[in-house]
Amino acid sequence: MAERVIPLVDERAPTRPAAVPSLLQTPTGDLQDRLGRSLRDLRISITDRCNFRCSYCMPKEVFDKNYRYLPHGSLLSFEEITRTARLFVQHGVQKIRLTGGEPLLRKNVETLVEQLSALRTPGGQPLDLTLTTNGSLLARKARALKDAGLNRVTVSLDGLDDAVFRSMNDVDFPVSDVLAGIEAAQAAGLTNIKVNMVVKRGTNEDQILPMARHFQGTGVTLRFIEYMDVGATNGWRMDEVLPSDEVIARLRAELPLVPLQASATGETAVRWGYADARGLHDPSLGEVGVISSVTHAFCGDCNRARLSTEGRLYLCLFASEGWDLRSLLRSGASDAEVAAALAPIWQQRSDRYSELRASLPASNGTQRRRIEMSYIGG
Ligand SMILES: Nc1nc2c(ncn2[C@@H]2O[C@H](COP(=O)(O)OP(=O)(O)OP(=O)(O)O)[C@@H](O)[C@H]2O)c(=O)[nH]1
Ligand SMILES: C[S@@+](CC[C@H](N)C(=O)[O-])C[C@H]1O[C@@H](n2cnc3c(N)ncnc32)[C@H](O)[C@@H]1O
Ligand code: SF4
Ligand code: SF4
Repeated sequence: MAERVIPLVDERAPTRPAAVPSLLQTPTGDLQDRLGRSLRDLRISITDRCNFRCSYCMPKEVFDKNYRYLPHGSLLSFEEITRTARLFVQHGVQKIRLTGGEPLLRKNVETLVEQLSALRTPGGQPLDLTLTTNGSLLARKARALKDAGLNRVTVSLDGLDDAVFRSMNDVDFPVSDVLAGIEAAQAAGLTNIKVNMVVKRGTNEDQILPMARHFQGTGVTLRFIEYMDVGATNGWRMDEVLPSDEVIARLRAELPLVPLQASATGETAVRWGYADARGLHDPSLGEVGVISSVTHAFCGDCNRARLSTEGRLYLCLFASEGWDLRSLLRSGASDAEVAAALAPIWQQRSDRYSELRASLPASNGTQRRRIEMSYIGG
């Protein structure tokens, strides 16, 4: 039976602060870590379960019927998630993404969306509330999610060819159902829809151009993600990474693209716009993006914190240790105490794994504990 990698609580993390430290007197709003990066984005994994078995994330051989998922009681409740999110918002978070595992598998997920959509920044602004999904349940749920207050959605889709897609999700799920989910999201009025495609050399690289052509001019932004060495189960190899520069070169050989400015600090994707005959970006044709965590790390302005399904706080996708917020939440600590405990965690942060990857010793599975993406949230 595969053993779940459960990180230990970082011993520096208080389960309950002995006294509310002076940080409470620090105005909330803009926390900076040791590299001067603000806290803006909270990604919340709401389930470690999934109905797909993408080989780069939850390979079938490991995530089989004997795999021990988290028991229900260890998951943060919707109230705990919303409370934690509210305190993060007080500390500067402006964007919340629900993820997993497959977030639409969590029962009554729209109730959580409703609770989170009621949160406001200290300046009174609504949050950028979004969700990443494999799309399998989206056709059924898009309307309820929109009605609950979801702003936008990102759908993962690794190819248009049915055989390629079925083999990548490894549960024989048809591409037509995911496309129907995307259409349902558009019809429900979700805006700024994005499609994320993980590119694996030798597996779905022939899907790059068909995917680009399919989504060009539809209002859906397609992003190509480099296959990452996240977790310990996907058997990652550098020779299966197709560098984003190559993706862009292949696209530009067929479709006119011009570079676009970043639209926000800390953005993961580098943006390219489809050009018109004059070589200028034609907004009606839309854009594509590349997320190059392996070949062009973007840790420099990384503003993302991650809350795992059972309430551990991670400061990097590749962190090996998390902070046990659930115990703190369940200890009877007041909001002020929890908020005061969060601040120094972010302020002490110096993670920048992707930037350091090249200089780290090659992973042989023993040097570094690695957390699975389905647990920490993608
Ligand atoms: N290395 C690394 N990869 C990340 C990070 N955040 C996201 N990714 C990768 O980028 C993919 C896309 O993430 P998204 O959540 O769609 O990106 P985003 O920029 O937060 O989303 P938008 O706000 O919609 O642009 C993820 O599935 C990961 O593979 C990060 O902090 N570090
Ligand atoms: C872990 S999934 C969770 C949400 C949902 N199940 C989905 O697939 O959209 C979030 C994102 O992580 C990406 N991902 C998972 N493993 C990855 C890897 N090894 N390298 C790059 N991206 C990965 C997926 O493609 C997906 O877009
Ligand atoms: S990438 Fe998403 S859909 Fe694929 S196995 Fe991971 S959690 Fe499931
Ligand atoms: S590797 Fe860590 S620090 Fe770098 S961008 Fe990703 S989450 Fe942020």
